[in-house]
Amino acid sequence: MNESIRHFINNLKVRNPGEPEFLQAVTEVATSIIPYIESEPRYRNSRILERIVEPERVVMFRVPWLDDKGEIQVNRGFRVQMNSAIGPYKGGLRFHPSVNLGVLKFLAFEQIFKNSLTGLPMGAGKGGSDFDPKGKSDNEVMKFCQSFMTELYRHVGADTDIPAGDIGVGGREIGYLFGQYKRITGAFNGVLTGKGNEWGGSLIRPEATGYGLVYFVEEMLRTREESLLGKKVTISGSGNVAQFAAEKCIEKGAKVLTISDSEGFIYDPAGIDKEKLEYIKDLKNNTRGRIKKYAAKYHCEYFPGERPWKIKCDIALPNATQNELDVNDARALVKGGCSCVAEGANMPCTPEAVAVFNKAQVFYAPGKAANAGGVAVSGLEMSQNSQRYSWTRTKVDNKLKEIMHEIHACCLKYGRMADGHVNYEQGANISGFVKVADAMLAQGVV
Ligand SMILES: NC(=O)C1=CN([C@@H]2O[C@H](COP(=O)(O)OP(=O)(O)OC[C@H]3O[C@@H](n4cnc5c(N)ncnc54)[C@H](OP(=O)(O)O)[C@@H]3O)[C@@H](O)[C@H]2O)C=CC1
Ligand SMILES: O=C(O)CCC(=O)C(=O)O
Repeated sequence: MNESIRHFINNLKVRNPGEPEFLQAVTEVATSIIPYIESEPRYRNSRILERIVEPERVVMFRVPWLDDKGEIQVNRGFRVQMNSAIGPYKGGLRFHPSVNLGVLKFLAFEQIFKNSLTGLPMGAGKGGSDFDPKGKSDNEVMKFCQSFMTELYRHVGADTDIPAGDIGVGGREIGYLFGQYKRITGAFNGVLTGKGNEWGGSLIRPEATGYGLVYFVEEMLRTREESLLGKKVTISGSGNVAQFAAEKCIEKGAKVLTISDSEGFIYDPAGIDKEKLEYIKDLKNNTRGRIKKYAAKYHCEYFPGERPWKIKCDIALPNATQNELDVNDARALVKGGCSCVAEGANMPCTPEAVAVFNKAQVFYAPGKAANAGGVAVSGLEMSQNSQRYSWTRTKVDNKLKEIMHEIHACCLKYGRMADGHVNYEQGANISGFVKVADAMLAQGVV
């Protein structure tokens, strides 16, 4: 680490105590950006990096609600409005007990680069609550969402800040949030994305993060004249991203061996096929059960309390949460012959794990590039809402493929190393940075 990077990170630590995920995300970006900034005095002199790590605004609020027993519950709500240089704040809402300000700042920071990479005019934000939808009735989730929006509505808007889903926030939650927004403001507009198709949503938005991830993997494989056909894939998570990543892998002729939730993973050596995937979708989206039920139904192994990275594979797709793949997992994957790791989740691989992949010259795609398809189609949902029009499934899917192709090209442009190896992390960071930094320069000291 050079002296400027060390100095920058030390300052950051002093200014952001108790926020390890935020420090981790910024350190990763700063390490590749600072040498670039040092060669571009206009960015250095205008202190773009020092500005970009400070949220433009953070809102924190009380969320009181009544549970089914009539008792009062109190949660904490947040919206981090990180950067609006290239468009209105845009990014998901996370409902999970682990949510705190540091986690949301890390996610909002990642969103700056990701949204820039999509090529669409979207700034960056992220929000959420420590509310846990797991184990709550539909009525309780609705009560919570209504209370959350009763404060959030003041801070969001179709042209200012457009939230969407993330962990714990899917179609059901977006519906309740939208209903309450409309009730308070009287406005039917594109204030949220991930809406239902009948009320302003875009076709392919639910699929977009998982599909986009697989399109990105295809782009990487193509540089080695390979395809997904016959490849063995391990996946973590069983939520929105994991389900549609699995669906696209199966469609492309790959064999999906694992899927997980926060309690453990299942290993199905025969492969998860379309019918088994439908079972998973029903289990997770409708009955909201645990993944171990899959093992009982399809007679395969279940590993309680473990993550799937010890299973031999060609491609690994971490699709659950941050820091779910550590250095030992990375070593096990490399030893097992894995040659491609692409992040469906945000920052699922620890920095030490990434170092192992880079050393072994395994393809490694950071989330800000590989999972950008979700927010990209959210951007397309905003365009359709502005036009008051709905595009066909094929049109949105083709646009998604085009965007993932372009993001891959940006990574090649800025990430090609002297030995020919592509460092996708560096490529994504620099490419995402340049557009935002130029916009900030043009807009003066704001
Ligand atoms: N939805 C989207 O469009 C996008 C999502 N992402 C990222 O993808 C990841 C998954 O999001 P999404 O699929 O939407 O979320 P979901 O809530 O739909 O699914 C999350 C999955 O991850 C598991 N999980 C959550 N927390 C943990 C944990 N601490 N340890 C182990 N497993 C965990 C959940 O298990 P359980 O049910 O047991 O909690 C569940 O299987 C997140 O990192 C998110 O930020 C990135 C881009 C866009
Ligand atoms: O669709 C969106 O606005 C946000 C998706 C998201 O939260 C993410 O990209 O991490």
